[in-house]
Amino acid sequence: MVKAVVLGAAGGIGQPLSLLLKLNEVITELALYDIVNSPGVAADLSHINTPAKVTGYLPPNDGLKNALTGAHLIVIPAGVPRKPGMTRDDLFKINAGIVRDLATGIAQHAPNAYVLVISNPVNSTVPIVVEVLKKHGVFDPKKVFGVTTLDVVRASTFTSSISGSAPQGVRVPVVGGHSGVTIIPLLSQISPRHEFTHEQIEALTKRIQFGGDEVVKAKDGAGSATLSMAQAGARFSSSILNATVKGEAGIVEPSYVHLDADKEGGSQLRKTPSGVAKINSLGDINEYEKKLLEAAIPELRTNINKGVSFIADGSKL
Ligand SMILES: NC(=O)C1=CN([C@@H]2O[C@H](COP(=O)(O)OP(=O)(O)OC[C@H]3O[C@@H](n4cnc5c(N)ncnc54)[C@H](O)[C@@H]3O)[C@@H](O)[C@H]2O)C=CC1
Ligand SMILES: O=C([O-])CC(=O)C(=O)O
Repeated sequence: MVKAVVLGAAGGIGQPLSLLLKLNEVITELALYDIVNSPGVAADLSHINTPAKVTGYLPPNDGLKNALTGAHLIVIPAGVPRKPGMTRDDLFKINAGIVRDLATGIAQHAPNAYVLVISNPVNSTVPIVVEVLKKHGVFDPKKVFGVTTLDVVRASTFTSSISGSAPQGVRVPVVGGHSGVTIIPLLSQISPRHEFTHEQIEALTKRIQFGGDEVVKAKDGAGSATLSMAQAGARFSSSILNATVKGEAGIVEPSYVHLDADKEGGSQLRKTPSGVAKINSLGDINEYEKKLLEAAIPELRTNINKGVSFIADGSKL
């Protein structure tokens, strides 16, 4: 039995993500939870002829508990998205409480699950999940992930749009967090190797760091990236399942994790059945990338402290 759970399953990300998870044949049970519409989404997906049995839950009648119980993997896209003019940090006011409450449910009903956090601001919502799990004595740093895969996906697409290479074949490590300057593309490590001018590197770096803004602007008040995020979330989920269920070795995915996941530190992950097996080092980064790192650290620290303080300063648990 492999149970996957989507919290926020009726939303712009939640629905296509649930569809893509329903197509993943490793999953045998798919539980969809939201404060609205999740039974309808579940009924719809349940007609697709893949193995996963799909169930939908709303808050009444222990909905969250029933959705979470027995979970192997939990993905969280619950919460409000940005509108033009907002930063991801502006979402903290609403989403911090939502993520805290869902994390509390996870601590109580699925303490051994892999937890994948999509809700923004990721730089702060991941620390919120970590602190809630710690308070309940069930935190395993190898099992909590901030999903930054959309940055990796964008990096491949934007790189190939300049070089003309096939986007599926381009791998770009993107490390750090998930907002603006905390997103650090390591373009010197693109595989296969690409030669770019400094101007191209600067432009590409900016585009990857602020890719989310392009979608927010184009959607013009109707939200942020949903379909590309669903694909990215399903890809990361699939990597976790391939490592932890199928036992595939050597899977490497960038993600935003607690450094205790591997005491040696670094930032690209290598996953095994226990979750994070090793955090790879940043490798040979150049002067430009060192500057990006320097710019990212203070903002990341502020974002992390904000999440940690939110739980420490007496949010109800
Ligand atoms: N990590 C990343 O790369 C990305 C993150 N995001 C973030 O993902 C989040 C969701 O975005 P969208 O799906 O576009 O928003 P949306 O508004 O379309 O969907 C959010 C869903 O969450 C549900 N929800 C609200 N409170 C809930 C609760 N307490 N429990 C369960 N469900 C709850 C809503 O009913 C809604 O169905 C936003 O915070 C957005 O910023 C968006 C794109 C990329
Ligand atoms: O930009 C946003 O608010 C949504 C997001 O995280 C992204 O698209 O990378």
